[in-house]
Amino acid sequence: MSGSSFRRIGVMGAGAWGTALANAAARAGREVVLWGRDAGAMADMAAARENRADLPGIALDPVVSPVSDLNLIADCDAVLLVVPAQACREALGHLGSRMRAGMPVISCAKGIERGTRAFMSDVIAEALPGALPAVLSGPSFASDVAAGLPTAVTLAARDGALAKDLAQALGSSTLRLYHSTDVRGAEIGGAAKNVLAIAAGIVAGRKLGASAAAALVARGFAELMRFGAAYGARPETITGLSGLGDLILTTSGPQSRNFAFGRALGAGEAGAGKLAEGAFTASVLVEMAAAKGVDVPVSAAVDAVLAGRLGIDGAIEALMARPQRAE
Ligand SMILES: NC(=O)C1=CN([C@@H]2O[C@H](COP(=O)(O)OP(=O)(O)OC[C@H]3O[C@@H](n4cnc5c(N)ncnc54)[C@H](OP(=O)(O)O)[C@@H]3O)[C@@H](O)[C@H]2O)C=CC1
Ligand SMILES: O=C(CO)COP(=O)(O)O
Repeated sequence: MSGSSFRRIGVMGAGAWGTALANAAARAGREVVLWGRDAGAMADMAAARENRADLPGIALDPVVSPVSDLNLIADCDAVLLVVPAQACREALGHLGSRMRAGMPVISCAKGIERGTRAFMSDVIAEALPGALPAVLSGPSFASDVAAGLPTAVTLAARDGALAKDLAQALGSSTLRLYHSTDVRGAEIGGAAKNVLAIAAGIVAGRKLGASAAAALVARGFAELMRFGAAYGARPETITGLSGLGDLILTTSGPQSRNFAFGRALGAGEAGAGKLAEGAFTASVLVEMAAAKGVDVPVSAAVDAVLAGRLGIDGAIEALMARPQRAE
């Protein structure tokens, strides 16, 4: 299949990222079906030609069709899966037997499933055994992509030709996709950086200073490298867009919802109530690191704070009091 064979793209999940990717796929010349589970909200979106709740002020491209009928997704040539990580299995379950074998299903969610410790490509393989799992991940805020600002991300599939074709089908003059066969590496970066972005937000909210913020990013990246190596990621993926690239983006400021969530925690304020995937991933990532004997002190501190085992000041003290070691 060449890039142009993916004539019709289905997007499952009509939140901020799903809507932005629908517009991006339209810009790449595809027909797009944007599916959301709330029939009323999808009818409103179709009438207003805008996702007023999640991406206000951005017009839906004319070729994007907002729908609430999953049969219309099953008819597509490839599907972007853009619901929160903990909801992916359930959402795919509804697609189930309607889907044809050999359909590429591209995870755009950034997280690890709690309980099962499954990465998103494994969730796709388990929920839809006939599908071809792929991953799209990298530094890309929905509002930037939707506004057509220049963005570059990674698209990984086990079959290199498929990754290349999908990258060609979805890429445009404003969204550049690098193809890769390192599915695991691409999904690890996106999941782990969210936990580290919460830590960066806590540092900002607690006003610990720019030096602490830089140390956090560098030591956070060291633990991302260790975790990635233990779970089979290639080093060049972790140092690429979906690893270091996304870590830099989301530890830089409150445009990241994970950073904003952490900053509110650090400042002792209530959060904005938006999705912060790192809050769901922290505990399972720490469990998985422990299972492989990998040291992830920053993520462990975030998990301990979120679970109420440590206060923020206690977590900072514990990080600073760790035994001295070689860098
Ligand atoms: N926003 C961004 O900039 C980026 C986000 N991502 C990732 O994309 C994923 C989605 O994020 P985003 O779109 O921003 O989140 P939003 O909170 O904006 O939207 C999530 C959407 O998923 C829907 N949803 C939730 N649970 C289910 C379910 N069980 N079945 C069907 N639909 C469901 C919600 O529907 P409802 O409103 O009915 O609850 C909502 O439309 C996350 O993993 C995030 O990390 C990745 C890159 C960039
Ligand atoms: O993953 C993202 C950008 O690459 C979005 O980050 P947040 O979910 O923290 O806003």
